[in-house]
Order: sequence, then structure tokens, then C-alpha cells
Amino acid sequence: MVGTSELQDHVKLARDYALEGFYDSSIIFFDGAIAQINKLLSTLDDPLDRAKWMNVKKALTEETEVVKQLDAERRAFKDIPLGRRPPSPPISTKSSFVFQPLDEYPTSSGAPMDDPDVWRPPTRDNANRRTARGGQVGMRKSPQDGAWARGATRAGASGRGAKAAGSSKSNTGVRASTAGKKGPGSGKSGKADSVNGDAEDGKSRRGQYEGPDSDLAAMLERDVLDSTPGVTWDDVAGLTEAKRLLEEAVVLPLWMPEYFQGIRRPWKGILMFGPPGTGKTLLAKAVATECGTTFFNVSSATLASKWRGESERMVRCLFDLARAYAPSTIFIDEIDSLCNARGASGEHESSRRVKSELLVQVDGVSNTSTNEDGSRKIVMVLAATNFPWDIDEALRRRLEKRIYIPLPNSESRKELIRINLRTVEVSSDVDMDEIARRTEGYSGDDLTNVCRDASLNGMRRKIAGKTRDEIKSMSKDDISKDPVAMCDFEEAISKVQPSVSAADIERHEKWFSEFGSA
Ligand SMILES: Nc1ncnc2c1ncn2[C@@H]1O[C@H](COP(=O)(O)OP(=O)(O)OP(=O)(O)O)[C@@H](O)[C@H]1O
Repeated sequence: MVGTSELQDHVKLARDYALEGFYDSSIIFFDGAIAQINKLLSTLDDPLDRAKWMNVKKALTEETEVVKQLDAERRAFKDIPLGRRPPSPPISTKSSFVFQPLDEYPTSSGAPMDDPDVWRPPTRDNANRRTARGGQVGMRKSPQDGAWARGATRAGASGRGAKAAGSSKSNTGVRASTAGKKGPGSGKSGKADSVNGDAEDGKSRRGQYEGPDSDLAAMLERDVLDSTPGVTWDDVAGLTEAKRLLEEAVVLPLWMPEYFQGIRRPWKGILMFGPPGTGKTLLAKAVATECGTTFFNVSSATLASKWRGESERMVRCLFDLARAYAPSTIFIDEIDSLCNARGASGEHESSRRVKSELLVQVDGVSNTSTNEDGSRKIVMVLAATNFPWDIDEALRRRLEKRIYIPLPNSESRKELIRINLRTVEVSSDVDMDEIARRTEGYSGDDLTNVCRDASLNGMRRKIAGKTRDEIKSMSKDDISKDPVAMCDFEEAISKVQPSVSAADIERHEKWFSEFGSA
């Protein structure tokens, strides 16, 4: 069991380092805290506890993203010659990001944050606060400013996508983005051409939300991100078969809607399952980028929350919204915490209703309705879980494709290490084959931790025994000039142990042989 005081210490250190501008160290502590929560999550069965900790994880992930953004900004700023630097406020004051106070987090896995049955619906203030956190102030549209009006153009939507560089997540846990679509396997962030060829000509891309919950829709709409998730197939190491399947199941129906008719109709839903940290979320983001569609990134924790009667409405509204923005992909992470077997002990009436609503909605994703221009309103449900055996049987049937996302094999591990080390200098003595051999059983996330740890060893050596002031006065170039060497990897591997157990893998493989559908 993870000690919450240790977790709080890590979060505090992460924030202290961020405030002092030591972004690398800050990111390490944030990642460490998130890894602790992941570990905790893998031990929790109670959906409510899981939902609470998922919320904490989500908030910390957002904070990490902000620190990474600041770090990237600082690096970019450093690269501009002095004379050409624009007069801008110091980096630390640029973002209106506000850390969530530590005491807003649950104090232990079992301790209630609130009355678990009556969670407040998000308020506009909350939403604004989250928006500010992500540094996206003023970028989102409200229904009043025409975001829902007929005639909003795809080109317009894509333009918005091009505008924002950062990422932000939502108060509601729903995030949507319209990504630039590219050809299969093409390079990074593609230009905003269109799935149905309607981007450049400015035809209407999306209709108007016509449901009864305009407030809820507005709240969800506020969380429509103006940026692409920015992950491409190339950023995902290995998983060739999963990429092929996702391309066939999600991307191709969007490109060739006429072909995917009748018996060839697109799959209603796709489930990605496998051990934690194997790249399921990364794949979902890559699908969004490659599809160039509106991407709704929904955390189950949000949908599972028990605002009286709001949750089913939210599910309904989300799907209405996805249809209005079609073609869309709805990604539901940790779907097990929302859809564990119905009738399970402790199941709450409201969560039963949410599940039923989700089933109805997934059923309704029959892709028969059409846009004004006659193209079909394709909505695809993409779900991910580390506990596929906990999923309700009825939902399992509706997630027609069930794709196993395994631990990386040796080749994928090497690719993953290369991807992770893209931005740092690597010494010629680094033996990838040897590292891949010694990291058998590591997940992608574990390997990323190894790479991060190894890449920081040079700095650790340089600052060892120095005071804070001495460190601050050191030249950053001096700190970062040592390339990452094999000895750094050896040290990192000895510190970072694999997080996935053999028993867990066995259980996934068994479930795959029983229920997999690739
Ligand atoms: N195949 C991969 N290619 C590149 N990076 C990967 C891959 N798998 C995992 N990673 C790294 O691990 C991190 C976590 O991956 P991701 O969140 O996609 O895993 P997940 O399977 O969704 O985990 P969880 O089930 O815990 O949510 C990524 O940010 C990335 O750094």
C-alpha cells in the first residue's frame, strides 16, 4: 500500500522544484508520485476509491504537463539569440496555472473525499479554474459565441487546433480535440485537410447540439481542446499489430465511409486491454491525431461520479455531442471502474443507471445518421482497461474488437528507448541490445522511467555534495554536457524494477484467449 505521506512529500517536492525552476527534477517527482498512484490503483477494487485516485492522478498528470510545457518554453526561449528575444514576462509568471492544494487530495485510499454518493456537479467556476490550470485561458468557446452554430467550418476547427500548442485537460474529465489528419504513416502534425475532403472547402463539419442539456453540453464544450494530442504512430514503439487493427477499425472507416457499409460497417466499440503502462492511452491519442477527428478523452472517474442523476445525462450528452462533432472518437480510459460486472456487491443504483445508459448509447452508435452533406456521422468508442475481466458482459459484447496491448518485446524495447532518448545525447558505449535484454518484463512506462533516470545521472554526479546556491550558480551547459552512458543505464535498471507481475500477464493472456477479438 502506498503511504499517502510519502506521496504528499513527492508532490510537495515536485512543486517546490517547479517553483524554483528545476523543471527536470520536478517532473521526476511528479512522475514518481503518479507511479505510486498507479501502483495503488492496481491494488484497489472498490470503484469509488479507484475513481477518487483516478481524479488525483489526473490532476497530477495535468500539473506535470504544465511543468513540461514551462520547461519546453524555457528551452525554446534559450534557443533564441539574446537580441531577438521578445520582451516577455518571466516564464514563472507566464502561466496562470494554479496548483491544487495538497489537502484537496484524499488522505488515504479509503478515506472519503466527500459524501461518495453525492458528488457536486462541476460548476462554471471549477471549469474555469481547470481551464486556467492548463494555461488555455480564453481559448475555448461557449455556445453563445457560435461554437454550436451550424456552419462552423472544419477548416475553422482545424485552425483552432493549429493555434494552441499546449495541452489542457478538463474539469469534467472530458477533453476533446480536433486533430489534423494525415495520411497513413505520414509524419508529425499533419495539415488540416479533411477526413471527408471537406476541410479546405469550408463545408459544414458539425451540426448543432439539439438535445435538452445545453448547460451540460456547454460544460463539455468548454473542454473542447484547441490542440491536437500531438502523438503519432511513430511515437508509439512497437505494437505494430495493434496499430494495424486500430487503423483498420477506426481510421479507414473514416477515410472510406462508402466501403464500410452493411456487413462491413465499422465496429461499434474497441477495447484495448493489457497491463498498465503499455501505451494504451498513447495509442488512443495517436488514433485521434491520425484520424483528424474530434477526440473526446473521457475518464471513467468522471462518468462514474455520483452527481445525482447527472451522470447518465452526461453520458447521453457526451454521445450527442460526439454526433454533433462527427466524425468523432470517444476514448474512455479505465472503463472497468465504470463498467464492472452489473449486480456486483456494493454496486450503487446510480452507477447501474450510468452503465445502462452507456450500453444504450454504444448500441446507438450505429453510424446510420448523416451530416447535412450526406456523409455519415461516425462515432467510434475506444475504451481502455487494465482489468478486462471486471468488465460487464453486456458492454464486452458491444466492444466488438478487443485488442491485447502486451508488454514490449525486445525490438519494441529498443525502439522505445530510442524514442525516449531522442532529445538527449547518448554515448557510443550504450549497448541497446544489452539494455533490451536486461529489461525483459518491463512495461513501456517502466522503460521510460529507466531512460529518465539514466538521463539524469550525469546531473546527479555533477551536483553531488553541492549546496543549493552552488547548484543554482552552475552553468546549465556544464550540468548537461555529459552524454547518457551505459553505466547510467546500469544504475537506473538496478533502481527501477518492473511494475507488472508475471501473474498479471498470465491473467491477461488467459482473458485474451477466452475473449480477445483481434
Ligand atoms: N509503446 C510505447 N511507445 C512509447 N512510449 C510508451 C509505450 N508504452 C508506454 N510508453 C510510455 O509509458 C507512458 C505511459 O503510457 P500509457 O499511459 O499510454 O500507458 P497505459 O497502457 O494507458 O497505462 P495505464 O493503463 O496505466 O493508463 C507513456 O507516456 C510513454 O512514455
